[in-house]
Amino acid sequence: MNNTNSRPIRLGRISYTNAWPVFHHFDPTQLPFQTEIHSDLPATLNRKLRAGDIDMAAISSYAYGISADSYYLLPNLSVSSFGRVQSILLFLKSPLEQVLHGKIALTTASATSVNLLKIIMEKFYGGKPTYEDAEPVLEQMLENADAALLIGDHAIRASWTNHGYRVLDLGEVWNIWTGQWMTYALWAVHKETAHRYPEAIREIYEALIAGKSKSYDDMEPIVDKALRQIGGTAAYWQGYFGNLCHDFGDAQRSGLKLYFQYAKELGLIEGEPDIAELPLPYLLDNLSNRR
Ligand SMILES: C=C(O[C@@H]1C=C(C(=O)O)C=C[C@H]1O)C(=O)O
Repeated sequence: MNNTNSRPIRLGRISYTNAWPVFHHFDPTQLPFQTEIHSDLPATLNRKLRAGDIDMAAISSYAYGISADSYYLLPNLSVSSFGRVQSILLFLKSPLEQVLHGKIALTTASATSVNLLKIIMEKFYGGKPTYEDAEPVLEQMLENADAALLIGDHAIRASWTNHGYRVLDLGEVWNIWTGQWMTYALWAVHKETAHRYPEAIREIYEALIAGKSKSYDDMEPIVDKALRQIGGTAAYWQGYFGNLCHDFGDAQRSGLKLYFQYAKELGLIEGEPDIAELPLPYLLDNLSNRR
């Protein structure tokens, strides 16, 4: 155990419900060292991790892709779906044919999904829309645009309003065109932090994995919390969490590689990043040192 960290380990948690199955049971006050928790939207966490303002966070998979050299991934953690995701939604005010060459308002909360949308619009549908960043408020976004992209709880709440727009679920469109999983978020740690505080990183990692496992044993407390904090019905949340996957294995990796390949083809990313996990021997070594 490392009680001699010279400063708190700074951790980022995605504030949207999609990450709750990993974070709900994670209690940093139980760790034998100091932590500092940053609960933010994905785009903010992407920025803070990049800037070195935090050490480890759940971030957009796209943000991992553009900085993969500086980070290790925490094994077997992600936010992914095979098909419908229900919280990455394009709301169409105009017919799709018009949207393809029109203007799309993009939520400022996202990185993976805005690039997924570009892949879908340009590579799959052969369009060339213009894009404009916007605060995630549906009616405002659509005042000046043909369509609007929302993610996370903003998308969920908007999908419950009686808006009358046609809605595309980007997880579903990706899956129909590729037959693959889509991974939206990954857990990344700065390589430097991992080398400097291996014990602390291992303990955090174990706590996250244990928390995820507890959630998957019983999703009820998370469904209840979502009902209280966001609204909706228990059936909605059971379906929502049931469609998400928080593992990261060969199937999810293969979908993510394809996403990076397409992003590179469209010039959205420079090279195809290595998907490099925190080496297992690193974890095992530190585990055996402790015993
Ligand atoms: C499933 C979702 O995935 C999120 C989408 C992200 C993005 O588009 O950059 C980042 C983190 C994920 O938590 C969601 O927004 O609902």
